[in-house]
Amino acid sequence: MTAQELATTLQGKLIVSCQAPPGDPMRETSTLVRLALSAVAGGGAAIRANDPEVVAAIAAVVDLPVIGLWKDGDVGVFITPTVRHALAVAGAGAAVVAADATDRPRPDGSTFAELVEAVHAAGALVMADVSTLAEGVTAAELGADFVSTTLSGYVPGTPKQTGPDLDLVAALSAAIDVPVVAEGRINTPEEAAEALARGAHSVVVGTAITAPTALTARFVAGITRP
Ligand SMILES: CC(=O)N[C@H](C=O)[C@@H](O)[C@H](O)[C@H](O)COP(=O)(O)O
Repeated sequence: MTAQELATTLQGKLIVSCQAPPGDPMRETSTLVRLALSAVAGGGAAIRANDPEVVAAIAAVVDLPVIGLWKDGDVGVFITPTVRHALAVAGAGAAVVAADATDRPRPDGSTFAELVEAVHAAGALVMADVSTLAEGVTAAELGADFVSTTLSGYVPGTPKQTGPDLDLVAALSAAIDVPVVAEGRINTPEEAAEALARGAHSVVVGTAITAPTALTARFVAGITRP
């Protein structure tokens, strides 16, 4: 699928992130496949998933594009940090490889440009996960097919917010021609619609749909008196 074809497919649509953190009871491949099937049944347009094994299992049974990544570790650049990780995700059947495109050093000393080149050569597209406007502009210049606000709030120096970074969505949408994906802390359908209204091409929602542990904790906190 070309970048243009996929952009047309995803325009104004919901991408459901089916992930579970380390140690979570939901972190099991067949469980994550069930989450993806639920996302399909509910009308999702694409699935975002972590780990080549999970990507392959979802791609085998879900007739939607899979945006794959491979989280390795939890400090610095850990979302698809190297070309090796990216090619494993592409090889698992992801239509799009999502990777950290922040301006931090990658653990193998490679560049985001090298990752883009390798993924394109493997026949897949690239989603750049960024935390700032400048990173998104650079990622687009380096050939990313989509730019996502995934990492705003998770990189030192970026604003910590309880909701999505809609200002970044708007700024990126005005600055680049590459489709901008709103991702991170979209908690309600209204916030998803607002992100589209602020210029997002499509939206990714994870926790609010697919994370019962975090959602339970949110309710528990809500009824617990200080
Ligand atoms: C920062 C980071 O590691 N984000 C990850 C990226 O794949 C996922 O853990 C998020 O769940 C995903 O971005 C969707 O966001 P939210 O779950 O807030 O809707």
